[in-house]
Amino acid sequence: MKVGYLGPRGTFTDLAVRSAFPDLEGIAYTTIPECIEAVKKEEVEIAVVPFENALEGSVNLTIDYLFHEETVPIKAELIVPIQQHLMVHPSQQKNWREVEKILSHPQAIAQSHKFLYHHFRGVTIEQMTSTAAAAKYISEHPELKMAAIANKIAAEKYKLTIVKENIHDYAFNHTRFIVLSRHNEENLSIQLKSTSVVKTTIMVTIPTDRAGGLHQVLSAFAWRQINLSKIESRPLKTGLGNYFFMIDINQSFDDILVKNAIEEIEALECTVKYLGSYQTYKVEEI
Ligand SMILES: O=C(O)C(=O)C[C@]1(C(=O)O)C=C[C@@H](O)C=C1
Repeated sequence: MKVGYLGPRGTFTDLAVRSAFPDLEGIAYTTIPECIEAVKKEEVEIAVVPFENALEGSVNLTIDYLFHEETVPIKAELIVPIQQHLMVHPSQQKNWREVEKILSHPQAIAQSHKFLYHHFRGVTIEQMTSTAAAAKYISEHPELKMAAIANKIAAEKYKLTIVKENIHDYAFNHTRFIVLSRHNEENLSIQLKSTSVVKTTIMVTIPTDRAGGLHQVLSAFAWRQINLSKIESRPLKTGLGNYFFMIDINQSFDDILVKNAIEEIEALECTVKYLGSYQTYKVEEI
């Protein structure tokens, strides 16, 4: 089996893949849509993509691509601790405070906003396709006065020097990755201990101009005492004010009450896209 991930080697997604699937071949892609498409086209059996960060919130590209383009089933969730470090080429180590540009993935930049504001105000911040892509670029341009925000494995892999550790703005930093596959979860043999939490993710579209529509959807869960862990609106891309709602339910779809709640929502003429019911796993340290 092959696992597609946001590359190159040394991204946080790569670390998530290596923790969960140490024996499988990893295939690096440049963007999240390419990872999702790779499962669709059966180039890989599994793709791992970021879904939500504890500081910055949802990875909108993942949510939107799964809703608007390709609905590939979620088979598991991996929760990974995230530590962002500032790193430079060893030839720039002495003058790292004078760097003229800082490169990283938008999520990593957003997680380090306070640090960048206090220490590098006015310095150009450039978005890259991933944290490791930023580290790789720095390694290939020793003459440039630039730094990358990435993890310590990327620093080791691309032979960069970490000049400031843990620059993310709040200590409790984790990212939720989802495992996408058309295979059954048992056949994926995830090499991590599962937590006791099982989740079900759905995406709901409410008929236009239905007064109290969201209230009715939430009531279907509330009176059955079903715990939701997340609800978020995202644009339907059909005009301002039109949304779909992504809902995480902290219970299995096998639970008859969850099935009944979803049936009730459908009876209200809402459209429900079912993304999956899955085990959650925690990566202790990377
Ligand atoms: O750029 C990387 O290293 C990634 O794996 C992507 C990503 C993300 O999109 O959230 C993954 C985890 C971190 O939150 C920062 C970046």
